Amino acid sequence: MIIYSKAILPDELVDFSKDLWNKIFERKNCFILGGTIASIILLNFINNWLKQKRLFKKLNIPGPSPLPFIGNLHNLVKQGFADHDINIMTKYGRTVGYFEGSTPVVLTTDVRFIKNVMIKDFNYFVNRRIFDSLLVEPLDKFMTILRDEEWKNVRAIITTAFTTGKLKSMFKHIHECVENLEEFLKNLEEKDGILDTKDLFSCFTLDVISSCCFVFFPKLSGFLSKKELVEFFPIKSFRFFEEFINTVIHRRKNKLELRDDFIQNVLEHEENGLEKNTQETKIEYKDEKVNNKWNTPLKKTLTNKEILSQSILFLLAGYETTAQTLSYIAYNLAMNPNYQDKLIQEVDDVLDRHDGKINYESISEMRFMDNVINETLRMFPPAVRLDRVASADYEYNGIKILKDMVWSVPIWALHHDPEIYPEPDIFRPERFDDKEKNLRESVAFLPFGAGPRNCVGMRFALLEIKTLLASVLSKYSFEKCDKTPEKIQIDNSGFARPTCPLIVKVNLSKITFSNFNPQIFNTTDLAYNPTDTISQATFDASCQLENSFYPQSFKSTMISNNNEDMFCLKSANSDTDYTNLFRGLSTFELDRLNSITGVKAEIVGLEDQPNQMNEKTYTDLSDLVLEQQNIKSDIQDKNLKYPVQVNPILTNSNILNQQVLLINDNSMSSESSYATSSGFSSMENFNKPKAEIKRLGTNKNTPSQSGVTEKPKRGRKPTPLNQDPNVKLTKKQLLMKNSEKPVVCFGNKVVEKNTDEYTKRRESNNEAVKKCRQKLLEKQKEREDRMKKLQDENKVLTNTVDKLSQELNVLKNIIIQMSPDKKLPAQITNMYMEVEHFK
Ligand code: HEM
Repeated sequence: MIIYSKAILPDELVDFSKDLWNKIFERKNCFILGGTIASIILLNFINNWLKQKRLFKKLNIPGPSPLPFIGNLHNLVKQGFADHDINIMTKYGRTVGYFEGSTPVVLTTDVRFIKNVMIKDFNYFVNRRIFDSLLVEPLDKFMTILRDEEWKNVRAIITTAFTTGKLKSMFKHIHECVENLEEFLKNLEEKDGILDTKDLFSCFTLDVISSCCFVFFPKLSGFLSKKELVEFFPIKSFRFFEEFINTVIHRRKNKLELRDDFIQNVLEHEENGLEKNTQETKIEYKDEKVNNKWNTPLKKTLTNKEILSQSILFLLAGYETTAQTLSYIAYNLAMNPNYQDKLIQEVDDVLDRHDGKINYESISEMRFMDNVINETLRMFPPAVRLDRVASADYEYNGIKILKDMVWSVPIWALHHDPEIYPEPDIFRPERFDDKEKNLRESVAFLPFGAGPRNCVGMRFALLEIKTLLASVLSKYSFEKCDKTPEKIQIDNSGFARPTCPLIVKVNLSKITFSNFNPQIFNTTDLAYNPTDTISQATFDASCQLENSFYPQSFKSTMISNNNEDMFCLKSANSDTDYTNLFRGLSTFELDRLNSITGVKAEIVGLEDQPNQMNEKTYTDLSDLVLEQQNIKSDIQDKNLKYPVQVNPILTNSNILNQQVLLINDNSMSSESSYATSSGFSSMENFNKPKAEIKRLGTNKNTPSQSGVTEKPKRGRKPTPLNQDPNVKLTKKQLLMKNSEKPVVCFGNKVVEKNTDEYTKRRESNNEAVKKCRQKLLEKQKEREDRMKKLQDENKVLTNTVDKLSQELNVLKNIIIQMSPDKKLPAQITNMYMEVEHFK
């Protein structure tokens, strides 16, 4: 064709046609090439997909069929880790294979398989899965993602910072942070004790971890949030910590400061050398196949960069996990008051044995607390999954795991497996009693992982949780409130975060409930000094009152017994004799009674002057105290047998709570005077000394509870002993019961009457009451002053408004005069109406 064209066409035309043909030919080539590549990719992709589909069959692992590109990710995204794992295990069995994109993952809840991989054959599974996004400074040196030799070195050194001795030395920092918490709790008074648990516990855990890592930084959480650094530690906060920690390391290395904390421990390790390593730091690797490269000796030191990375890691790993666990514990206790009672009882008993001291030793004795924590971690493990990567081909029971394959334990699914934990959604701490626990494999409970790569901060976290719980529960308790969610759902983050805030109410009544709960009392113990207005005993009485029965309506009478200085409230309900039920109840308890039962108890005149009702409402405890003192002098002056006195219920429970707090700040507790239900049948009995009477409760002699609605229990309330024959009397209760001499209970102490200690404690109580009274009067005065100031300001404002409105009237008239239709324009009318409305 070219020859032909040469003969008949001009040269330019021939060149042009040549070009055209070449171009067409080139493009054709491109198409062919492109098509070939696409076919190869497609074939490769189909091949891979078919391989994927066949992979788990080959390895003898059941599982769902993967989709091209995404594998089975769509299910994971749609359902979230927790539900996905439960669903997939229910459908395919205890060991399942599935694909996250093109990555094959083996999931298992087979406890034997778990034990083999994580403990016995750990050397095949040393490393975790690493995502590329984590390979930036300082994240790339986090112990969680270090591999093989490098991990082994860092772990061996870090472990030395968490030995028992080191934990004991760090305890004081934890305790310091617990004390700081008190302030936060005090602020809760304004919110009626309503607490978003995350607020409280995340501040606490951040302060603890920073304090134990590098420096005591009270309110670090507040500081960071002000500087906008807390948002899941963005890179700018890493920089902040980098500079900060580097300074700390420099100061420590140059001996400019010394402190019992993590950084100090790591640096000391460096100085002391490896010979001081404890048994705990030794990690043994037996298998030669994967072990030879590890025979080099351990490194002695960590670089500054490594220390920095671990410090930041600790903040991340120890902050949210622990705070979240504490939130769930508070939630579980609020929802299960019977278990909370049991725990409070344990805390009180143990602290009693340790002179009220919260320390490493006393906390280690709180075994039921361990159960509560474990059961919470079972129900809500902060890490929903953990994983390992196989470093060589591995086989267990006919199941094959290939080198580099991800092997994972769905912790949430494991902890909610009904075959291992029947009724898994129910909070039942007894599951962790030795008897039940020994029936399970240890790896059936994995909140902190297992084996040599388990959570290095586990003991630290548990110590922190226990210290906080012991401290809070020795004074307060958690309660359910309107905002407490009935059921908890977790989000899809993989960290078991609740979808709604865990809000509970903190019972701020700081009066400590003594375990004094004897079956039998001496009447002399009922002697109740009126100056000890709110006493331990009366509080106990109201607790018991809640525990037993309530009259649907009653009037109670307060009498004073001349000889005994005894105050008593008597029910005026003629059908049932509640005479002794209200003995020793202060107005505080009556107020509580009112809030619980809706029954407004009154204290009215006595039989001999039945109509003399002199009702009065107190808003301040100090008024009541003074009033009662007057009664006492009245009794003495007039030698009245039954003085007429009226002490109706205090109306402002908030004020009362504050007052109760004040009293207890002075460690006030008073003699025990107990309400009784069946010991006395008539008033005359009050004069009988040492009559044996039964405690208020639900024993056989107690009137029936019919017609009484069960009220939610309060934290500090005891389980009535005579309701449960299995409950053993505590040491103190036995002491009280068996004592031949009259004894009284001051808070947690049993003291013999008329001894020096008795006199001293009574005096200190009275002193405390006086102080409290003084403080209350001061507060009252402050309130009055503030009120007066407000009233004055109000007056000035009213005058100004009056003046302005007069001026406005004048203006209005002028405008009307000036307007052609002698009317106010609509705009001004509106303005005028607004001002009138404001007036
Ligand atoms: C309730 C609190 C905590 C929970 C539930 C928790 C849970 C876990 C879990 C499940 C693992 C993975 C274990 C495995 O793969 O076998 C882990 C690892 C780790 N945790 Fe914790 N943790 C908590 C508190 C802490 C604290 C307070 C610290 C630091 C002070 C910490 C530091 C670490 C570190 C460094 C690792 C990686 C260990 C390694 O790779 O060798 N954790 N944690």
